[in-house]
Amino acid sequence: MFQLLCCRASITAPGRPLLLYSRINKTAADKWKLSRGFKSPGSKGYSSSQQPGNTVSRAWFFTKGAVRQSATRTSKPPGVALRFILGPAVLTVSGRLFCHVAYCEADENNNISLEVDPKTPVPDFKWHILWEFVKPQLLALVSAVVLAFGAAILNIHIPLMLGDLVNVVARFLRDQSRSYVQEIQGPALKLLGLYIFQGLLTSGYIILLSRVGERVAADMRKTLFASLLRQDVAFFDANKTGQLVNRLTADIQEFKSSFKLVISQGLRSITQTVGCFFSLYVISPKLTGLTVVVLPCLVGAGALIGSFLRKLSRLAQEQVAKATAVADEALGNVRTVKAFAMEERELQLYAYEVDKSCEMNENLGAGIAVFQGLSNIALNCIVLGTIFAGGTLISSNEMSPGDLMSFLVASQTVQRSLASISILFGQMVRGISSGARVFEYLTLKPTIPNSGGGRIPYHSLTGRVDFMNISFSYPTRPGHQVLNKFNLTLPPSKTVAIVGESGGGKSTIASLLERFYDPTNGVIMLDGLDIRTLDLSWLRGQVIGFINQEPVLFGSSIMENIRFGMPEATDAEVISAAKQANAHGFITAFPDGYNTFVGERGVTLSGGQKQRIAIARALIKNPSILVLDEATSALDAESERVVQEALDRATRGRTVLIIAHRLSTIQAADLICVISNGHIVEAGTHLELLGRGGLYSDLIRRQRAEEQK
Ligand SMILES: Nc1ncnc2c1ncn2[C@@H]1O[C@H](COP(=O)(O)OP(=O)(O)OP(=O)(O)O)[C@@H](O)[C@H]1O
Repeated sequence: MFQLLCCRASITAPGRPLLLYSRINKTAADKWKLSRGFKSPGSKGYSSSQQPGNTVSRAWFFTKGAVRQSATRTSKPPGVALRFILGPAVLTVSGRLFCHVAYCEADENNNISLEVDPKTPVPDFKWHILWEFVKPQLLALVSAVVLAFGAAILNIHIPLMLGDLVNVVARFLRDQSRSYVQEIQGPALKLLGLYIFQGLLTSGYIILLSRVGERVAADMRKTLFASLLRQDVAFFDANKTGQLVNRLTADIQEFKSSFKLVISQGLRSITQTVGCFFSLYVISPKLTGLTVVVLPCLVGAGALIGSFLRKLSRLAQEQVAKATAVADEALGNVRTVKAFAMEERELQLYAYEVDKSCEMNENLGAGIAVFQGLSNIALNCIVLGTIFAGGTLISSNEMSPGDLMSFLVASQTVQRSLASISILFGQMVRGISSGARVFEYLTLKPTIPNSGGGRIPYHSLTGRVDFMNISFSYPTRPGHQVLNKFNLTLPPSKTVAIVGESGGGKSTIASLLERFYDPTNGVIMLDGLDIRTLDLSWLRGQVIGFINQEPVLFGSSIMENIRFGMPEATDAEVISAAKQANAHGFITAFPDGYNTFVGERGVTLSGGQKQRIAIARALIKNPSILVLDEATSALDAESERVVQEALDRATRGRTVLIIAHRLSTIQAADLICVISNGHIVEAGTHLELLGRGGLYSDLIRRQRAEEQK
């Protein structure tokens, strides 16, 4: 771990959400931002970094406002150290992820230290990965670039040809002996042809580029989604789903827009700026000299105001996203909101965020209006100034009226191109940082590979499982040992139940058997084979059936949900599994039968119905081993009875591991093991354990007492 120590930063609102803003002083990168929390006016502070080899040695930190609700403040008596834990916050430099922040702490002198997790790599923009996505689209991309370049070159000719046209008109006014139409038609038709050709080239490159952009983005989305699905469960413990989804959507969208814009506009703007400047110089070196002085100042001022407005716009967008997140959370958990009668509070929260976003957008609108007004004045003044100076040159015969026309149009083209280059630069930085965030997960290798190379035994399995000397800590909590030299054998076709205190590690045992995690020490054997050597898709897909306390169904039909256990199953197999799971009766009672839509996460079904569909889903693959993680503990007595009946049928002839909370459901198990402090302290049948009068009898006594309360 390295630390960034920020000195003399003061916290203006202790106890309220905290946001650190910082700006690097006199260094290449210009901004740091701790992107977490809300903003409110705060104070400034000076800081220095103590990371060895850090390229940044000095930074300004601005503390603003307050720590999100998810951040925990562990102590804050007055005058004593304040400690804010920000969780997985990130520090970004110039919009790019710099590092992940483990926590942030402030002492009584308001010195703040950020602890940065060095294990989380700072993503880099990897050009070779981009190349892999661009390669299949290379022909279209090169064609688009050629067309865009052609369109830009034609654009440079337009001012000159307009000038020719004006000169023809001026000549006609001086000498009307020839027909006007004869005089004008040649240059006019040439210009019309140029307009049409340029229009065709422009449409062509936009079509090609948008095809390239869309295909690159679609490939990235598919590859990123595949990469995320490949990651092990520990990865999802450490990363928030929302952030992952954001990379799939917003980051790829941002990258795609930047990619298209930078290639099309960038190329066009640079070509046009250079070409038109050359034309300006050829037309009138004197007027060009004047333009060279005035134009960059105006474009510079415009870029400055533009960047301020973009910042305002980004903040306003973030605020809209915050308001959306409040609504999203409330609507997603609408049952809980209603159950606690919190509609009014949610409405207030939403209204607060919406009002803030409204205010910000109003400010942004006013800023844009002022900016547009000022730019109109400036642009018109440039035109006026050019005509004034050009008129003087015309009167002294140094320039023709057509040249003045060409000059005006070419200088406007230069203005537009310069302005778009300044916007493009910001867009490029944003695109690169979005791309880097996407690429970070594309190359991530899971510690437990999903498939590839693992063995699939030829012989049919007996279903014997041995946990041998297992020690385990969760990767996100390495200091907390959940299992400690744990040993257990699940004999073939027998039912073993594990009981113990809440948090004792019962579900962890099931997770290890499913290989959601690998033990820190020890080995799990299936029929004498180390499960780490077996093909994981085969192990999870065909050998182990898993039913847990809160079955999660997908928002599709009952048929599809059961078939999730074995995608190639026929309708008859689905129905047979449903019958075994005691589910056929209630399913056929629905008007749409097996085609009944279960709603998001199965909300339209009762707990017992969901559980029976989950049992059918597990049974359809005919697993040798069945893991039941408190499968009936969330049900009422009647539902429990039907589900238990289904389970009794389902467990026949299989090796079964039951993780039990309610001890009444496991009395018939062949073996009951009591787990405490990460290993088994008692094992035997129900009667044997009762006779021993140890921990199991204690648990039974306590549970009975609780039930009688
Ligand atoms: N994904 C995780 N990351 C970090 N720690 C975890 C994770 N899941 C569980 N734990 C911790 O591991 C310990 C064992 O949890 P486990 O869920 O195995 O207990 P349990 O015996 O099944 O509890 P219960 O009966 O309450 O379900 C607990 O201290 C828990 O906080």
